[in-house]
Amino acid sequence: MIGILETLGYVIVAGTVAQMALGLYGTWRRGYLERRSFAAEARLFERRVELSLRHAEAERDLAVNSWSGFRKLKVVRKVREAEDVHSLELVAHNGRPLPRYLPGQFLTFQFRLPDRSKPLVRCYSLSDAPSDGGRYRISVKKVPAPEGAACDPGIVSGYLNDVVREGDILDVRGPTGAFTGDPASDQPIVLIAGGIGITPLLSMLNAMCDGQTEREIRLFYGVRNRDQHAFAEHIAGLRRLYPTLHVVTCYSRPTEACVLGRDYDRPGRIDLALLRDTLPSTNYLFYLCGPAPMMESVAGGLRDWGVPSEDIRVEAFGAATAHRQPTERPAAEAKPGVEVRFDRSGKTLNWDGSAGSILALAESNGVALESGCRAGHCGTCIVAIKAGAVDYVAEPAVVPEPGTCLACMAVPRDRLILDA
Ligand SMILES: NC(=O)C1=CN([C@@H]2O[C@H](COP(=O)(O)OP(=O)(O)OC[C@H]3O[C@@H](n4cnc5c(N)ncnc54)[C@H](OP(=O)(O)O)[C@@H]3O)[C@@H](O)[C@H]2O)C=CC1
Repeated sequence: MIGILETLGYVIVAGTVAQMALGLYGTWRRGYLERRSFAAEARLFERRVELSLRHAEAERDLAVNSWSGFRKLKVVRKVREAEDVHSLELVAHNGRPLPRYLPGQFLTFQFRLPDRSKPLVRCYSLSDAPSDGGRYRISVKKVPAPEGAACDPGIVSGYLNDVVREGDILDVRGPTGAFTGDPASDQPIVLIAGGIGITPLLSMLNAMCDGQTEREIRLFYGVRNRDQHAFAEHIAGLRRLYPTLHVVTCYSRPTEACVLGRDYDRPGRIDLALLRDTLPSTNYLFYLCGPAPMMESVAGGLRDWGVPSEDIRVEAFGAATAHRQPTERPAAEAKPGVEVRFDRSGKTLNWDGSAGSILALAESNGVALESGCRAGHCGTCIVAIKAGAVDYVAEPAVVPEPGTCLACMAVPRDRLILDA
């Protein structure tokens, strides 16, 4: 009997001790988890503050140290990234530091080519994260000029890919552009790139990864096939390093050499169905850069899906994209049948909406206007307005002074007289 009572006593004591131990463990574990989540939150907060500070520093640096007009930058490195795509790394020819820029911004170049009477102006996105060393990188795809094109696209991209070498000097305006994001935001972000449109998005991606971001980033990257898949290894490396980065690569024209699951994730183009399949919700900031039809259809689809327009940011490059930005008001909405007088040329033309912009109207009627990027970025086509007013088919990155307009993006609001 005593034996049974003794055993029972041991069992009760053991049970109490075990309960106390469990209780203590529970308290310790709760404290541990709280400390861990507090530490994680503190780390996240620190990173956000750091990213925010870097951004503010870059803005200050740009405001103080950027330059007006063209400055001489030297090509110090030229790297092949894919078929017909080369990256050029640039430093100041005089060895002085270059200001930091905001990821997503672009540079404006002026080229004096031997067989051209006039300089050609082009904009190219910076394709890497800003670095303290003040080295800039652009990545350019050689684009063939469409037949009968009035504006020579392809000439400069061909020149940069085929002719320019390390050691050459280029004329460059300071970084600019509003296709940038808030680096301290923790709102999940979707980057949608078509072909060489990856460049500004890669700059953002690299900057976020440099900042050790824990933000959810989803990159959708559409190219034709492995030969055109620029930065494939670099992005694969980031994908391995950053668990919050999710990448979906689409090949629209895979060749036999392309392996699904190794080189790419999906056959076909990026479309809304893919985005809806992949994204758990619409609660993202969307950044798009690529061929105009892609931006048009994807941005339109996103809006139909319920994404607010202010959460969809697009970057337009060149004549093909500038006039078809998805957020723009169609040019045809500006009243057709308006008279436009190019005063110095002595020509009065009728704008019926088909030309697309004042620059296009001028060019198709033999009025010589200076032009550059044709996307409202570089300011080369600024013309003084003598009478009348204009509207813009999309908000230009360069804001022209009152009394002037950017001919590449402007349409007449009413009867217009230009000093051109
Ligand atoms: N020259 C440069 O360095 C720069 C150029 N750009 C601009 O970027 C654009 C991209 O050029 P590039 O690399 O030649 O592009 P590509 O013609 O190679 O197209 C890239 C991918 O986008 C797909 N695509 C085309 N249309 C659609 C659509 N409607 N919806 C979904 N996907 C689509 C293509 O599919 P498919 O094979 O079926 O056509 C392809 O898979 C150009 O318009 C250019 O103006 C931007 C920055 C710099």
